[in-house]
Amino acid sequence: MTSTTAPRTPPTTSTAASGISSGAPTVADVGPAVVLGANQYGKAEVRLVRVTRDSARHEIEDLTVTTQLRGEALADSYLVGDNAKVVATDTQKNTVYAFARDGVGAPEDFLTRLADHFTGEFDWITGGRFGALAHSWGRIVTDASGETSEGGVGHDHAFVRGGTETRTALVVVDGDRRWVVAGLEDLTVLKSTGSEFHGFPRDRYTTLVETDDRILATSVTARWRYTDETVEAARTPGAVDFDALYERVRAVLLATFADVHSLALQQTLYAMGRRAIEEVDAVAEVRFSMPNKHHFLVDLAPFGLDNPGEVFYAADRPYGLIDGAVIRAGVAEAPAAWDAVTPFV
Ligand SMILES: O=c1[nH]c(=O)c2[nH]c(=O)[nH]c2[nH]1
Repeated sequence: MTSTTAPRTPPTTSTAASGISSGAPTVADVGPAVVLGANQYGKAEVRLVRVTRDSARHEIEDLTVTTQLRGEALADSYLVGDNAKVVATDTQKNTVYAFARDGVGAPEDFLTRLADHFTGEFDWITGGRFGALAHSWGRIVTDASGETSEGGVGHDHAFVRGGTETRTALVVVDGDRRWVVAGLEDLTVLKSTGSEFHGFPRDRYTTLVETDDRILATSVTARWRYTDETVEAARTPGAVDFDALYERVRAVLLATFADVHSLALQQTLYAMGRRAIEEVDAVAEVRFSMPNKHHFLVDLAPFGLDNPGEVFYAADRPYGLIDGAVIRAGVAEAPAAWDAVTPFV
């Protein structure tokens, strides 16, 4: 695009963050001044499966890991193709696998190890975005009792992939500041009663019938940010039990969805976040995105049948989409953490 109003200036190459000119001529001799904006780079979606086989009863950990590095010194790779500071994305991938040799554990801890490594090993790497999806596997139960030779329940080394639900983890580093954001995606839940929706405004385009008994179904995407105290404590390996925190928050979200008599999905969302913050001290803030998976009662009258709330059409799309954040009063905001939740650019 060309501008008819902007003055023609000599080419400028610099970083937006520093305003420091690289000094290297890289672009045509004429044209608008251009600066490099925010940037990060790394290896996306490294598929990592680790089998722990120190007994006959194996354990399986399955992660999709993304590492992205940041630092002002990386600007020259964008500006002039100088790779002197570019820790190759291939190296980043190898590091993920190499670190898994020592064990994975809670994804937040694994990502913390990676973050510490990249920012410690390479002094020009001053931050980054380190994310993981944790895919769940359960043991296959092969007989009625489920007992195995090892005495546990389920098969020693045969697994079935869990539901579509995925645990998410993210560690964001910016110099001395650090945030840990946990979460889950695709946690699909449904209530067959205990949900109403009425009292909404009506105009000439409104056809929705008010209801005091409907199906409420959603697929929860939730992200929760841990408090600064929790993040600081987690710099000591093993000091924070992120697995236990995850299970507690997940349990609270599910119980609240089940227990709250819903007047709108918006109300349910807020109640879920509120209870998570009230019951788990380590949680500073929860953000949700919840599709309202509509279930419409089918009109069976043309077939001479009634339908007392039993036969529904589960609509695929469009769907309502209800988003919201619930924040512990008094905690500092963390835009840099949330910016990183949605992969940027
Ligand atoms: O829980 C709901 N919230 C809405 O905002 C809405 N809008 C709508 O058509 N159905 C619903 N349900």
